[in-house]
Amino acid sequence: MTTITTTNPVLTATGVTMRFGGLTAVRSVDLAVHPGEIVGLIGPNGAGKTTFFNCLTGLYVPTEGTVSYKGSVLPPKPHLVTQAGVARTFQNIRLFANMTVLENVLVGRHTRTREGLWSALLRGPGFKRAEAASKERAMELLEFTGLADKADHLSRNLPYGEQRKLEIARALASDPGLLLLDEPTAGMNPQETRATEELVFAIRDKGTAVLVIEHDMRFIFNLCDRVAVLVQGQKLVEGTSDVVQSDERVVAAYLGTPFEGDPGEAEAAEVEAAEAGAAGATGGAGLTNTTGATGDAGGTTARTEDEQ
Ligand SMILES: Nc1ncnc2c1ncn2[C@@H]1O[C@H](COP(=O)(O)OP(=O)(O)OP(=O)(O)O)[C@@H](O)[C@H]1O
Repeated sequence: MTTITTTNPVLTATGVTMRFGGLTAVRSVDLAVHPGEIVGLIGPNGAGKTTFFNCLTGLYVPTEGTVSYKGSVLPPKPHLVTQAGVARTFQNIRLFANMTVLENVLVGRHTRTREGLWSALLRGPGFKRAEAASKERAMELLEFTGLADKADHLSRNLPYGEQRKLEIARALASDPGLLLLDEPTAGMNPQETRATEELVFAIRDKGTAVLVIEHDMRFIFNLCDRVAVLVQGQKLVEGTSDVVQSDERVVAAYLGTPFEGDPGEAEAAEVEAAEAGAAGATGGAGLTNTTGATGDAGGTTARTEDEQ
């Protein structure tokens, strides 16, 4: 479903440049994300996608350029960016392994709780009310992401695909208006990837715009209203999935040969085969991810969890 809107953007990145010594990892990138949009950011390995995310979320202070959320320039401090309404997940899973699933989500909630240190230490009525409200919200998010029955499990005991879901639940706990996902399906099998696609649609439908980095081109082209392509730190092309897939420069720099037919067809067949219990369809204990793009451009070949 395409839901491109003409409203003011939630995110506006203008002329974002990031240099590391002599290396310009991101060069003068402009990007806007509007309410109700799912926007993809793709490009070969080392193109600058994660560096750009880090500039958006205050982990890096861009060498040049500005990043605004709903019209206000974001301070380059991650906790202030989260507080403003921008949440993210990371390429490598960053959960608190020895905390429960619920506790991990509660950690993500802390930017939305106002109770101070003394209130927390004295455990007064205000603190208890806030704690109960946070817990209720965290449980709602676990229901939403399908993890409610695992609330008391240690996060390290979750299967890989559920750990990735938990990261998303934790990011959603800060009630973001914009969610940034860095390779959310890396290492997933086709069923997990399909479930993640549904989850991202549901997040968008609940009112959170999404900007997503991914090497799985089927996932990107199924999901995104708009896709921006970074190559060597610069935005090469931006447009709908159809426009991007057929752009000769993108094909040459990243995609290899273009898709034939509907990019969802092959994936749907894989999922059906796996669900029918076809031998080998979930290969590698569910940790491999045969991505959609043809050609070998930029990490589009199979990856394993160890590589994340
Ligand atoms: N902190 C840093 N210091 C120096 N160079 C860096 C730093 N972070 C990233 N780079 C370099 O910036 C370039 C862009 O890297 P980045 O990780 O942003 O690419 P990417 O598009 O996210 O790649 P991938 O798809 O492999 O995750 C690379 O050449 C990388 O080595």
